Amino acid sequence: MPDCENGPVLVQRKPFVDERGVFTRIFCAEALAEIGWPGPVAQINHSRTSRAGTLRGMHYQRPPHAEAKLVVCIRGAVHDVAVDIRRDSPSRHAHVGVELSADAGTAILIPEGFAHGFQALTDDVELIYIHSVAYNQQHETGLRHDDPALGIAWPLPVTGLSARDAAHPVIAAAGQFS
Ligand SMILES: Cc1cn([C@H]2C[C@H](O)[C@@H](COP(=O)(O)OP(=O)(O)O[C@H]3O[C@H](C)C(=O)[C@H](O)[C@H]3O)O2)c(=O)[nH]c1=O
Repeated sequence: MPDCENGPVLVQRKPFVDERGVFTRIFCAEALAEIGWPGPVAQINHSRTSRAGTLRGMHYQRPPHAEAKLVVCIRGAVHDVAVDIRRDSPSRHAHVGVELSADAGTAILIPEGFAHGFQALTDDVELIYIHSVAYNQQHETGLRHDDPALGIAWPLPVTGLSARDAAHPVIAAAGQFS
């Protein structure tokens, strides 16, 4: 996966295991700055998703509240997708999809200019989101997970979706979007 200024970066946690259990670093500003983390942590969120097949996304915040986020899977497994929505990008509307799981210790750094979503591959999924910009409801928007212009192949039938996520516009109808 390319370096952060060009797109999302998969981050591998290194567990320290001993007879007591496991210690894992979740976030290191110095290490992540080397792959494009832009600055101070503005907000940390946590979501729990009960059933496999549930889909959350595709979310992003419009400028000037565009955000980078580190998405960390701490329970279960997800198919995680980031869509390039940068106006000047040669890969605009392209996406990357990766599996994140607690067992594999994987996370993904998603830079500004990308919409984010995931599908739970197991029941009882928990994610931690570390954001470079605080939530701003007026500037938060999204894309349809099933937009033909994006062509995202989700591994499971979508069995759970919020009304808000089901109501995002498709790109053809929405025209240009930031
Ligand atoms: C992020 C956030 C949300 N909210 C409120 C807004 C909604 O009423 C409720 C649930 O938010 P939302 O439906 O956006 O939650 P998800 O659909 O799980 O969105 C999350 O998963 C997708 C994949 C992401 O990429 C988002 O960054 C992340 O927020 O919490 C707040 O009050 N403060 C906050 O900081």
